[in-house]
Amino acid sequence: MAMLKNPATKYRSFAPIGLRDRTWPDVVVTRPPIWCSVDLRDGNQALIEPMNAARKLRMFQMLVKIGFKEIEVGFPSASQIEFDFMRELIEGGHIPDDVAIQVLTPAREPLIRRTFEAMRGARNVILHYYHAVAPVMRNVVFNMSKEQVIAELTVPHAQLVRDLAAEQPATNWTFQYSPEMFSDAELEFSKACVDAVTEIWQSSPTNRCIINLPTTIEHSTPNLYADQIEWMHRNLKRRDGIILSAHPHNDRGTGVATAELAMMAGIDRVEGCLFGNGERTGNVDVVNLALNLYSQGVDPGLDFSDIDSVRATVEYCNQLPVHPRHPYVGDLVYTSFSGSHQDAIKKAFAARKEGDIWDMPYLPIDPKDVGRSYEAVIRVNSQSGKGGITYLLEQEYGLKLPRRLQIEFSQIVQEAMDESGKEVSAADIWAIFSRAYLDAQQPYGYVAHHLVEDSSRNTVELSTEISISGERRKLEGRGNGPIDAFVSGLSQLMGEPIAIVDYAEHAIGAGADAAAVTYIELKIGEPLAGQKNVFGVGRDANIVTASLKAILSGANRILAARR
Ligand SMILES: CC(=O)SCCNC(=O)CCNC(=O)[C@H](O)C(C)(C)COP(=O)(O)OP(=O)(O)OC[C@H]1O[C@@H](n2cnc3c(N)ncnc32)[C@H](O)[C@@H]1OP(=O)(O)O
Ligand SMILES: CC(C)C(=O)C(=O)O
Repeated sequence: MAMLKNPATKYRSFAPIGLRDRTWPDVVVTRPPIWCSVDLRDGNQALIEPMNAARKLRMFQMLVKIGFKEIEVGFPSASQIEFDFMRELIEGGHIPDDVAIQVLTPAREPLIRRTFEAMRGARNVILHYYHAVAPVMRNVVFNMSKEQVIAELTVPHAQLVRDLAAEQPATNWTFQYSPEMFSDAELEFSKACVDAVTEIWQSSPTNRCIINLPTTIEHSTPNLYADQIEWMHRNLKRRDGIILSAHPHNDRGTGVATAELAMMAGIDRVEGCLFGNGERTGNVDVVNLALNLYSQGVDPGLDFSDIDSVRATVEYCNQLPVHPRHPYVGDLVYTSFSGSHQDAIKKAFAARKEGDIWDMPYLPIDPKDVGRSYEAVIRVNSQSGKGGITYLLEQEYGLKLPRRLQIEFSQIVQEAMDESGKEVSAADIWAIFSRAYLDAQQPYGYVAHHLVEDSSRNTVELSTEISISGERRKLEGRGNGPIDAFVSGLSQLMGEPIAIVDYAEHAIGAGADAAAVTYIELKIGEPLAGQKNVFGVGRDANIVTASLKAILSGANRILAARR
């Protein structure tokens, strides 16, 4: 078997519904939908190993903490384990008063009765029943005409739901109906089923029911679903007595787009799972949806301030990993490896002022808002440039390298990465930097200095003790400052002219740990004009000592390069 040369012999394209006067493309969503988590039902039914009671309870408690007010907790008629979990939730007092639990049942009388049994004593319940409406299910599974589906599945079970609820008046019941495979069915037929249900339930603004329109299998582009939703939104009877809900799956990888366009087209409520767990390629990812809204300035009403702990709980309960590139949560999603991205992020962070609108290249939201740190934002490998390398040195070690030193040092790091082929950490970069600059104290090493200032002549006399390959030696020099005086002494020792091209210094650390770091760009040799600029770096509690070490570091590096 192989892919077909002409797939049209096996697959057909979806047909547009031809809604000419659609309004959804211009809608801007300014408020969140009502959220319903289906992690404990659609998510759970898709797991290799469904959750045990402990994992279910942990998931339920986390969903409550995040802020879900509607949680589909299971399919009580499926098994004794499911039934018992409902009883534990209700009898164990785990359900806050402002949370409604939702339970799913097929349109089958014994299963509906069992579902009501499981809900005895609950305060707020969404009783959700479904049957499929798509032609393939009518023809192949039910073997029923449209009329039979309505007469044998839709109507009697809507009546049964209504009647059984009346037997438990202490519970606040909300009824929900899903024409399963709605997106694959004829719109007129779905409408006929829904209208029959809302008539039986007498839906009205004071007695609203939920009509949930699933893309049970995602077969088309999201715009088509949006057209279907807008059509239903406009044509359903008793629309003001209906909370219109979407239940998108993700077979084509467009579950999030489907949900977003559906919200533009008239959807009031969305059902989905955390990080997109669920049948096959999953239900729509509610974290992704919620944070997409957040990134547009809309409070989603769900709290993902500690997104990593949400992920840890989801991975524990589902026993499935979340991909490192998963939107908003993956290990790598706030990380840039490539040089030009790193450079832009570094500059935008430097330009950003507290209170500014977030306008950060390559970062759709501030990682801090979801409990992530900037540490992982920039990571360095062979695709990186000086921006990322120097960002890490500055963030982690406080070094602010002058621009030409950034260029020089990034070549040294590149060589190290070309050799290893691996990512380098901030600690690796620091080690490379220390080896290349701070530890470059051979053959000339700093030992001590004594400085005498002659203010009447604006000059200084500097007496420095250095070691040359382990042997002590005194250098004397005079100049208009300590650097000038030291360069004059060193130049005599080396028998070559030395020119200081650039100088920069800053403090790092604070209090007793404070130190000065000095960067000196110099040339050594005859004639000076033809020599290459090289940097030396010195660090010391004393700023003059840091400068002298920087000059020696530069001289040693030049001598090493000549070997
Ligand atoms: C899109 C969705 O995710 S819908 C939710 C699906 N979730 C689940 O199925 C998980 C829980 N399910 C279960 O535990 C079981 O399937 C049960 C308890 C519901 C039913 O088990 P069984 O009675 O053994 O039936 P089975 O699982 O084989 O389902 C097929 C039967 O249900 C019927 N059926 C399928 N869907 C529906 C429906 N929505 N309404 C009514 N009947 C339906 C089929 O026609 C078939 O009937 P038949 O046995 O007369 O041919
Ligand atoms: C029962 C319905 C809502 C469902 O899970 C689906 O169609 O995917």
